[in-house]
Amino acid sequence: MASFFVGVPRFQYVGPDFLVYRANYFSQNELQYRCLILPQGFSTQSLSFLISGFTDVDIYAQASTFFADGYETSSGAMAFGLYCLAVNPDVQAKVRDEVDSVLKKHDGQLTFDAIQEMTYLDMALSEALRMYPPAMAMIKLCTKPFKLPTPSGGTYEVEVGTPVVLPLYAIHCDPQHFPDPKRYDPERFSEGNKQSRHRYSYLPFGEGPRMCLGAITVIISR
Ligand code: HEM
Repeated sequence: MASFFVGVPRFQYVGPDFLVYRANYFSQNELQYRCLILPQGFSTQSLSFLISGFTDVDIYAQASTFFADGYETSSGAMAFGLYCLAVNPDVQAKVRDEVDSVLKKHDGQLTFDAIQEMTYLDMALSEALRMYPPAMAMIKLCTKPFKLPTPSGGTYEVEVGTPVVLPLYAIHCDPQHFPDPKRYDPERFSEGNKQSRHRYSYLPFGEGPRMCLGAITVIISR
């Protein structure tokens, strides 16, 4: 991954300068640095332990992937979420009523607990992520031999080293899982409907050990 980002001209240009700038900045403002990235109680010693073994390239590859993975996806999700509400005024009114009544109960404070209670908002945005998943597909590399069941009842042997594309958008639009898939319908994400579907029929954040690291942040902030 690091070599990939080094190969991207823009990051190659910005990356090293950025690291030098941050390194100088942090040595003068160590306290601020620790507050930004480390939980309370971490010492400078544990900081050097954390970063030992990583090269500059490793660090800026991680920083740039956070930027690339977190920025465009979130802005796309927000844009399409708002679009869905704009063209479905009935859903928009229901979302607004829910937000108003939950905020009233929480003295107008948009806290974590208040957001947890906005279940219809969650359904409305989940449906927008179904119809317009910012990551349209994921590409994985097969690391163990696998027999993939085929629709005709046979199996297809996937060999180690084979790139495998998981077409998220196509899965989200499969009428077998989501009847009338082009229709925007937040009710698809009621607790009952969610439970009755295949676990992997809805994957806007991927699944498994490489699942989106920002998923929880996104769910809270929406
Ligand atoms: C609506 C917003 C977002 C969507 C739809 C989204 C979607 C995804 C998807 C589909 C993947 C691939 C998962 C896989 O391969 O199994 C992914 C990976 C990732 N996402 Fe997000 N993402 C979003 C926001 C964010 C944010 C805000 C951050 C950072 C704060 C972030 C950080 C990452 C990282 C670091 C990975 C790579 C994880 C790994 O390879 O181990 N994402 N995201």
